[in-house]
Amino acid sequence: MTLAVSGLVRRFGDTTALDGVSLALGEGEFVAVLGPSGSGKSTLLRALAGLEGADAGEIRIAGRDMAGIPARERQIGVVFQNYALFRHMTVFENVAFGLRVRPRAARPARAELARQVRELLALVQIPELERRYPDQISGGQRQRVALARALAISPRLLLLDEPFGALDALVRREVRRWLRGLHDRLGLTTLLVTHDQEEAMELADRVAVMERGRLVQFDAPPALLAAPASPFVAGFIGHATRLEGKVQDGVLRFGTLPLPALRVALPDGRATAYLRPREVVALPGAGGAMVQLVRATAEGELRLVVQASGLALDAVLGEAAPGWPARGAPCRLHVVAAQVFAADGTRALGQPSAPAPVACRAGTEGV
Ligand SMILES: Nc1ncnc2c1ncn2[C@@H]1O[C@H](COP(=O)(O)OP(=O)(O)OP(=O)(O)O)[C@@H](O)[C@H]1O
Repeated sequence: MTLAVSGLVRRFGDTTALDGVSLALGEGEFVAVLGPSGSGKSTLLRALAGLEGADAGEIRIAGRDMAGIPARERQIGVVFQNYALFRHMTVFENVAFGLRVRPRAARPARAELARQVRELLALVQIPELERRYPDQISGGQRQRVALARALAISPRLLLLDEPFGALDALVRREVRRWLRGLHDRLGLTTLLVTHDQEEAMELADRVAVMERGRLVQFDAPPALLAAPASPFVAGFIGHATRLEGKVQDGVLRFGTLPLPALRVALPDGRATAYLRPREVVALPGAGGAMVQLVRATAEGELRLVVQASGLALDAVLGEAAPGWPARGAPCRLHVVAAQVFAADGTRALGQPSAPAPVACRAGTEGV
């Protein structure tokens, strides 16, 4: 089922929650809407679901204009962060509710309803839980019940608003991979609202980045990283550090910061560079910087925070050496690449003049 939104505007008093949002989803696509708090993600999803009106713009689902079509007639499955399961109803009854709210003509008779509920519970892999109440099952299982209930109306379009918010990191990862598989298997079109970059980048075919009510970039994850459309996207995606510099004769320098100059195809003048943690490599030895913190990531890699001219920079380890890295140890920095924006917003890739040392992928053993 295709979804096409054009020029959607939603105001709340002085706040413009949606400021002319246009986007189109193809059949079977999985799209994540990513943005900071208050950027309009939930408002967009609620408008699509028919739970929120719009001041201007158009929403088309499978080519049909949704103006004036109430939520229950849109054939959209919706799952919110808090799942909103009915606590006094069993898992079976919660899912059956999804079938009972269907328009009268599509409502199944009793025996058929029970069959369909069991089929849905099997689909979300919790057939054994039908007699339990929501507070007798885990968060991940509640999430599956909410999804089964949303799928009960046989939606072709699924809208998910921070559906993994209440789950711990491990369960969250497992449930989201499973959800992506389900999306593919059922041939759904899915729009997922999240503020979790990792989630968006891992799950989605394309990511819609929102900033203050506007859709600022809509691209596949690799394109967002390789060609951010604006300084905001460059800073937001990949937790980049923002540094001011000056370009002269195609060379970007960072003033007193102990960072090597970068070659960049931009005109002379001020420029802003965005450096992701993986793009700054720390090597042992005097070089104007110092290791402030050594930490291990959940994936078992080491990450550093280095101090350079009063600035704290995220970096990766460039070399494994005895006693290195240690807190307080001197180090020198190498930059692998950086997204650089001129004052007029033109973007170019900053690259080192000397070849980059390969970032050491040493694990945490032996530290
Ligand atoms: N019912 C409402 N009344 C007034 N203002 C609202 C209402 N709903 C949303 N807003 C405002 O609209 C803006 C966008 O809100 P929205 O909930 O869509 O953001 P969001 O990106 O989903 O944020 P979060 O990640 O924090 O959930 C915010 O400034 C918010 O305060």
